[in-house]
Parts: sequence; C-alpha cells; structure tokens
Amino acid sequence: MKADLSLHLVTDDRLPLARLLEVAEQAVAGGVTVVQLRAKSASARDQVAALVSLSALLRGSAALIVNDRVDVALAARDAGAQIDGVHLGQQDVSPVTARRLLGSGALVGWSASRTSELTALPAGTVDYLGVGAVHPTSTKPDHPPALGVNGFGAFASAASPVPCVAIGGIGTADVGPLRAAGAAGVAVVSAICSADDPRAAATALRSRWDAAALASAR
Ligand SMILES: Cc1ncc(COP(=O)(O)OP(=O)(O)O)c(N)n1
Ligand SMILES: Cc1ncsc1CCOP(=O)(O)O
Ligand SMILES: [Mg+2]
Repeated sequence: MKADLSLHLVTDDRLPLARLLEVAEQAVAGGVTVVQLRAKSASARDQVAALVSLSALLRGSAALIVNDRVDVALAARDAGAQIDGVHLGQQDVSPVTARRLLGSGALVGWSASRTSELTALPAGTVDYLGVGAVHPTSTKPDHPPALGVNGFGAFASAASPVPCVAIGGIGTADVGPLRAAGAAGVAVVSAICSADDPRAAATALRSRWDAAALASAR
C-alpha cells in the first residue's frame, strides 16, 4: 500500500501559511495520515513554497499531496519537497497524464460523485476516489449534490475495488457510519481547520475510525 488513506486533512484555503503549518503539525500528531494542500487561490509560486515548508515539517510522517496541480507537484519536487502525489478533479488534467508525469510510486486520487464519471482507466492509474459531497458544505460552494451516507455506500460498492475516501461536511459522528458503508478513509477541511484544537479534533476522528475498523474486523 502506498499510503494509509484513513484520515485526510485537506487544508483550508483561507489559512495563512504559518497557521496552515501549525494546523498540519497538530493534525498529524492527532492521527492524520494524508495532508492535501488545497490552496486554490494561491499562486503556483506560493503553493510550491507552502509545499516545501510542509514537506520539511512532515518529514514523511504523513503523505503530502497537492490538490489540482500536477505542475505544482513537479515544481515542488524540483525544489526539494517530498511530494507523494496529487488529488485531481473531473476538470483537472487526466489521472493518466498525472500518472505518467509523477511515476508509478505516486499516490493519484480522483474525484467522483456519480458512477457515470467512472470512465475506464488503465489499471493502477488511480489509487483512490474522493467521493462527495457526503453532506452539504460551505467549504466548497460548487460541490455536487450531497450523497448522504447511504448514497456514498452505494457509490463505493459500484466503484469497488477502487478505495473510496468520503468528503464533504464530515464530522466525528459520520466516521463510524461511513466506515461501515465501505469508506477507505475520510477527508475533512473544517472539522480540523476550524477547530479550536486541531490536534484534539484529529484525535477524535482517528479514534472513531480505529473503533469502527476494529468493529468491522470482529
Ligand atoms: C479527498 C478529496 N476528495 C475530493 C476532493 C474534491 O476535489 P475536486 O472535485 O477537484 O474539488 P476541489 O477540491 O478542487 O475544489 C478533494 N479535494 N479531496
Ligand atoms: C473539497 C471538497 N470536495 C467535496 S466537498 C469538499 C469540502 C470539504 O470540506 P468540509 O470538510 O469543510 O466540509
Ligand atoms: Mg480539484
């Protein structure tokens, strides 16, 4: 397995860099396994700088991936950052192109919310699907219609065996039901970035996930 997909921190676009680094450090201490830089309004140059700092901070303790921008991922690698992969949406460059540019070891995630979006790709192109929104969320005003936990479960069954990571309005109470519905992980912005104590918020998500994983193994 390239990465533990169980708990993703997707960074809040509104955080200044110093706070973003603080939140990421605390989130990983609380059990986040993937940090995705989602900085949609930042320049490519600022994204590369943020990735270099994040990479130095994480030192491999969590996978570091880039939202939308394969070019930024490559530039950050060139600047010395350890970049583990990218998360691409339906409007971004094709996962096939990303795979070719980043190599077989990279983690490539792809967004989908309808089974009609699951176009056939060569095996091994996509490592996981980011599926949502599970619940309506103001973090992404243009999110597709909310699926609910049941809709997520139906999608995950149809997409199987590709692992599905749930995203959109997720809080601690959703973690158990999403794990039971077949999630390979959950991804959050607000639940950690807007928390007074990001480490405690990540710890709560982590322990709900671990408890649900244990229950499903029984
Ligand atoms: C883990 C994960 N899943 C889905 C998304 C959404 O990506 P996308 O559809 O490209 O939307 P933006 O995040 O780019 O607004 C994600 N970022 N992460
Ligand atoms: C990036 C993204 N993609 C689908 S919903 C969403 C936003 C998730 O943010 P939050 O966890 O604050 O609802
Ligand atoms: Mg995107």
